[in-house]
Amino acid sequence: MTSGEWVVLAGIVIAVALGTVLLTPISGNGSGDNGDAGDVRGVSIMLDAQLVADEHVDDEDTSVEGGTPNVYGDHFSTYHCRLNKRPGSLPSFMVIGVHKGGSTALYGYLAKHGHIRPAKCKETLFFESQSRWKKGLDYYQRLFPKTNSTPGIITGEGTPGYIRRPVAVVRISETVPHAKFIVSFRDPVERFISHFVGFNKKNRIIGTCMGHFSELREKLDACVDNYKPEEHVPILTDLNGETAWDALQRFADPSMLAETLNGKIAPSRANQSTCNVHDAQCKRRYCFGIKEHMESAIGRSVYVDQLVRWLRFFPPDQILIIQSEAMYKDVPGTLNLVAQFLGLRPFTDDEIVSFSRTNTGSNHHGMQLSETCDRPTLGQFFAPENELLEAVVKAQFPDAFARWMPWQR
Ligand SMILES: Nc1ncnc2c1ncn2[C@@H]1O[C@H](COP(=O)(O)OS(=O)(=O)O)[C@@H](OP(=O)(O)O)[C@H]1O
Repeated sequence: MTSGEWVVLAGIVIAVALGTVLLTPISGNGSGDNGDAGDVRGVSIMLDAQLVADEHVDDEDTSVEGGTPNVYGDHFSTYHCRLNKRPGSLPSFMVIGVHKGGSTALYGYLAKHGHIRPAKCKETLFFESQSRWKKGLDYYQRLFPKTNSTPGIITGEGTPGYIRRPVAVVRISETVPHAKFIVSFRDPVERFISHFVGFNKKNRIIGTCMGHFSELREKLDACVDNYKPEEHVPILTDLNGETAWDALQRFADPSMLAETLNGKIAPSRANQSTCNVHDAQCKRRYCFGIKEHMESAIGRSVYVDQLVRWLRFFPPDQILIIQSEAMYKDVPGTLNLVAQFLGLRPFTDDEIVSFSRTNTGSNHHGMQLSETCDRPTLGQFFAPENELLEAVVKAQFPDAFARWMPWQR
């Protein structure tokens, strides 16, 4: 090749390279849903710079909500997510719920384990919050320490909204398909009361406990009464158009469905995508699949639909359910079970002693406030869903349920 030809060739190579740099779309967070102006590299870099300027960046975590530090000197904040300078490892585990089920305490206890490095914040909200999700995977990983260079050391987070938010399970299954998930189910009545007291104190719920309950029940009843099969459109679009009811019937493992639901759902309904108008149970499933009811103080205590949605995306072996009350009664015993599930050694005596200095996330129940709640009435309301849940976890719920460990079969 002559020197002139070399110059022409070099010019072409440079032009192609420049064009690639300027026009290559950023896969960014891999979500496929940030089709905005940030898709062109130059603009995206600008957005990143803004993003960094908006966030606190440090390697020295100054937050102290995690109580006393663990062996690494780690503190974590519950909500305040400071960023590390560099991306860390993806989480190996997540505490996914339930809201008011003791998730703060559980995450705090786990953070004391010598083989666990906590995230910058317990609740990253990454998979459930559109604005956080849009920040991308690099942002998410900067909330975690780098653990994959040290064998046996893992990290994780704890966002209790994940279990009930369909979008979260879909995104998590795409991002960390091999992670393990821990959920603590609290007696639905006690969860409701804790929710009411906490939100009432923050003026997010005004009025009495039973006043609020009646209001939510009336709205749910109206949904059930007004059910029209012809209007039964897919609600949970994240589930490819499946409703919670559809999902319940297409349980992850068909043999498990037949066995666990044990006649509670008539075979004739197997392929039914709409409810018979006389079938209150079916209509209730449908209504709890609608965001308004799913997110309400009663909806958050309805665990069966939440669990079944997760089981559509993850094998049971990746999920450990404990009962909050069982954890409160025996914290070391329960946490050792969680350690076993995560493939870690048991907690040492020193680590267990440090549990007592962990924030439990209590709202310090005002006696008067919780006394306005009528437990028998609430218990009756949650009974149908508890019964369905019993069929799935094969134990009386909440009375004789302590844990569900399908991974130990
Ligand atoms: N060890 C122990 N014993 C008894 N109760 C305990 C314990 N650890 C956590 N808790 C109770 O769990 C409730 C807070 O749950 P969460 O941390 O999941 O709340 S949140 O969803 O993060 O807001 C909150 O419940 P309420 O006090 O009823 O509001 C905590 O008191």
